[in-house]
Amino acid sequence: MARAAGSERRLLAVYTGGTIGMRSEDGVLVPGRGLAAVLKTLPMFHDEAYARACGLPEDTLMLPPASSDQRIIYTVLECQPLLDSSDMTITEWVQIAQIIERHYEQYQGFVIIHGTDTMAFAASVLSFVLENLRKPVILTGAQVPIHALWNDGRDNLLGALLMAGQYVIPEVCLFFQNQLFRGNRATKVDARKFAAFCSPNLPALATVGADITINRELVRKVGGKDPLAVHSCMERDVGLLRLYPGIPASLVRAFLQPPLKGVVMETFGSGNGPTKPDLLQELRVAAKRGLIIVNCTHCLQGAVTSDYASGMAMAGAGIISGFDMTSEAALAKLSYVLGHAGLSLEDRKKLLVKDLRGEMTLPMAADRQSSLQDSILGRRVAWLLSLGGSQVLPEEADAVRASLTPSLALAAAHTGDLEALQVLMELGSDLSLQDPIGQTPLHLAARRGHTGLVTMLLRRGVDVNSRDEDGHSPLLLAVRGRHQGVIGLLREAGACLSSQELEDAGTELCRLAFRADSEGLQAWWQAGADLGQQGYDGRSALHVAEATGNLEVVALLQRLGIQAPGPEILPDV
Ligand SMILES: NC(=O)C[C@H](N)C(=O)O
Repeated sequence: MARAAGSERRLLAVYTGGTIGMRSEDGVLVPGRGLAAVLKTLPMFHDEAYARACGLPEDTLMLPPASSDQRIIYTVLECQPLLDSSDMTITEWVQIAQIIERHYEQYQGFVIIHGTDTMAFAASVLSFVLENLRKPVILTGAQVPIHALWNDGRDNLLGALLMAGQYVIPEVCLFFQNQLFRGNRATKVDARKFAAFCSPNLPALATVGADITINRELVRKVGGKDPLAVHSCMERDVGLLRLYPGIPASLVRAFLQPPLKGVVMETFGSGNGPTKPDLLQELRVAAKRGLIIVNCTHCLQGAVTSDYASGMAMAGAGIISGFDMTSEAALAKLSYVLGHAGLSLEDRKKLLVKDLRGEMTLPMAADRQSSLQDSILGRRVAWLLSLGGSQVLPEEADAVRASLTPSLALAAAHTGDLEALQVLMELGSDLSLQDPIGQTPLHLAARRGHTGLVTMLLRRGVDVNSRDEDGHSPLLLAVRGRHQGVIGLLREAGACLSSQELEDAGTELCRLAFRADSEGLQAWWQAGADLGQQGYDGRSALHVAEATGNLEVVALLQRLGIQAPGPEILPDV
């Protein structure tokens, strides 16, 4: 029987060990060889008759048809030695990446069969080691060996093969119990249940039930034409330190000693830690020595924020926010960033606060996504309004317009839809009406950085200094969004920050200095803020920039005329 080449998808399954293939020896489970031979005896994993008719080589397996026009053919590559994943390290994960690199052109996708205990670490490391990935790499495994009558290995492996064979999801993923997670977002949460993993800060990329649902908008898009790059030089001298109440400074000091180059510090809640001066001093000394410390919350869900003084104390001690990264992802990212040759400490810190492989949600990203959807909606409703009027009684049309146009003006301002706003202006819409939290179209356009819209609204004479329920002006929102063009337009039209906004700026400026956010600081300066203003703890942006060694920021502040700070004020003992 001939095979139509176009209807085949070829996969490589790399078997590294783990419970899925384990056998019992002396009452304990140990990795077991010959997984491919086991799979060959299971009809759900191998269509023996069809494979023979096609003349497939002995080491090649073929799934029964998943759809009428497609066949998934796969080869199992068994690693030597097979390991319980508790014995896996960066070295083995880099070797897996190198196997993928060697076979990259031959196969359309890769499945990594791995133990579950360190699978989230493995997936995180692979996501950073493999750059410009255009094919799926899916890790899977099991809580119960595949030979057992009641096991999860069969469903997991079959699901991973089907996902890798049927969909182009160009990411390192983890498939477990009917869910496909982004690998560097997943974490193991149960030692026994089949639902062993979850992805606390990002929904699953795909869910398998009677139907397969792919969350397309979450799947990373591949841009450019750069070939696959494998970053084998991962730094091994990285560590993970979990804070606990009362942790002694001496223990922290002992942990942070060389040769350690980077640490993921698991802190309380939204990134908080003890504010004991001796402990902060240890962190500060280590950070000054060039040790990179990334702050991750030990909570399963949520992100590091700068809401608390105890969190800001961590930041002031030179610790970088890991936002909503899992500790596994943060450790892998540290290892990747430190492994890059020829980067300065500053460059490494900048890379760490960037989203490199979809491993973290930056505060503005969520906003951007929803604006796209809103834009389509806004346009359609505006179009309906302008046409629909002719099919209803004129009085009714006017009443409908009068009730809908204010919210449509707000929607148009939010999405930056100039055309829609133009239509609404022609319909006589009031462009100063506020939304439930008191924001006007100018607030929304300024917040989003829509210069064209801001120009249009200012020409219509809207109030440039209107305040929302929180007392925020359009200028403040433009500053927070770092929209220099909009800030310029608003200032020209006479906008200024209120005394409350100016008073609150100090702590915000310190935060920006800590994050080496020169753009953010410049935005405040452009809006007329005093960059020498002190934060809640009496320190100024320059204090913070000096303490964290953010030299670019120090230079910027000095260029803008900010004086060198006096001695740093430490919290009282
Ligand atoms: N379920 C498993 O795979 C656990 C095993 N100890 C491993 O990680 O290799």
